[in-house]
Order: sequence, then structure tokens, then C-alpha cells
Amino acid sequence: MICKLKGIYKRFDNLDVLNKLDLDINKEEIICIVGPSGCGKSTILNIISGLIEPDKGDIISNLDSVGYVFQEDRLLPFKTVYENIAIVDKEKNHEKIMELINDVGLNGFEHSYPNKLSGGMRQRCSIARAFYFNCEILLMDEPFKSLDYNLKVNMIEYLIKLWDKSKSSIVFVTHNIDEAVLLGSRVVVLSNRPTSILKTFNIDIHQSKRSLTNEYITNLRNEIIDILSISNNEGE
Ligand SMILES: Nc1ncnc2c1ncn2[C@@H]1O[C@H](COP(=O)(O)OP(=O)(O)OP(=O)(O)O)[C@@H](O)[C@H]1O
Repeated sequence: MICKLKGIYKRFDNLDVLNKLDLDINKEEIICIVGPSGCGKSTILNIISGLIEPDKGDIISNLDSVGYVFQEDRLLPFKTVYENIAIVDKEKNHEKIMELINDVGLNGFEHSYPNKLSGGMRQRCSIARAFYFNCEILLMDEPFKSLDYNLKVNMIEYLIKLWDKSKSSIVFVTHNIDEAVLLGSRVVVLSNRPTSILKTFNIDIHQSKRSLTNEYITNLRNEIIDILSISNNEGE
């Protein structure tokens, strides 16, 4: 276990957001967090990274390095793909940068500026950047939200390839259940506010084959949809 959230409460002004939330993050796992809009998914990432403090509860964490990937790519427009990947490293590791560029299929674009790339390519560059530093944990806040369906599936493949090599733990927040079941080794389903965990699914990657046409994945996906819709109806 590299980080543990225990009995976390968080309130903003008059809004109770997190309510006695428990979450363990283990080495080398990909946790996908799904839940209704505004239930506090980004807040959980901000608490893990230390950007915000909970009002109550404990955080037990041995993390030295945390990486963040956001919905927008946050590339510097006046830097090339190559320069963006190792942006804050003075001693640029050329081999590593080129390997990452290759892993995300941006060969030939290393000297291109972000405005010459498609949305998917820019996001691949920002994911390559996130893996440059071998962070212990990568927090990803709906990084594929603005991409169309085929690109999302494509991005998941690139992400799994990078994760396979680095084995950083990933906490990935998404609205998209397909994304969660394809990518996660664990899917955590959140309730409406005040938010706690409705159910956790440990995904057998060998059974799932990370394919949406696989029966095991289809059943899991349907179960998550049911849980979320029952919770939504109860909240109304
Ligand atoms: N700094 C803040 N001050 C006041 N309210 C906040 C603050 N940060 C978040 N909130 C509120 O807390 C709730 C949870 O926000 P959060 O962004 O964590 O939810 P989310 O599940 O990530 O949302 P979405 O799915 O829409 O991205 C929202 O109602 C939001 O408006």
C-alpha cells in the first residue's frame, strides 16, 4: 500500500462533498474512479496529492513523487513535443524522451509545436510527459474527456503500454464507464453527494482481455450502470 485515505470528510462552504471515504492505493495498480458529476472525484485526487486538506480523516502516505494529468493537455505552446516531454529536466534524457515519443506513436513529430498536432496527439504528448519522471503515482483527471470514442480506446492502449513498462500506480477519474472497465485493475463506484463508495470491483485482467466485446467486461459494465442509476434515483 502506498497511500491510504481513511474516514475522509470534506466540505466546501455549505456543501458536504466527501463523507467517510476510505481508499487504499496499492503499488502497480490502476484504480478508476467513476461517479456522478460533482460527487468529488477531483477533490479525491487533490487530497491524495496534498493540494487540499480533508476536514476529518487520515491520510497515510509514503509518496515521494506524484504526477498529474488533466483534461486539458497543458503543453507549453512555444515548446516542441520533445521539449514539452522533459520540460523541467535540465539534463534531458534523450534516450528516454525518444522511447516515450515512440511509445505514444509521435515519431516524426518530436520537433512539432502543439498547435500543429491534433487533440489526441497533444494528449498523448502530455501523457508521455507524465511518464518521463517515473512518479510513484499518477493522478489522471478525465484526461480523455474531450476526445471522441475511437480516440479514447486508442489512448487507453497507449496508456496501458506506458504503464506496463513503468508500473506507476494510477488513479484515473472518469465519467465514462467503458474507459473505467477497459483500463482499471480496480473500479471504484462513488455515490451522489455526500459521497462514499458504493462498490469496488477488482477486475481480472486475464478474463477481461481489456476488450469491450468480452462478456465478463459487458456484465461488469452493466452492473456499474445499474448501481449508478439506482443511486441516482435514490438521490432524487
Ligand atoms: N475549492 C472549492 N470551493 C468550493 N466548492 C468546491 C471547491 N472545489 C470543489 N467544489 C465543489 O465540490 C463539489 C465536488 O467537486 P469536484 O470537482 O471534486 O467533483 P467531480 O466529481 O470531480 O465533478 P465533475 O464530475 O463535474 O468533474 C462540486 O459541487 C464543486 O462545485
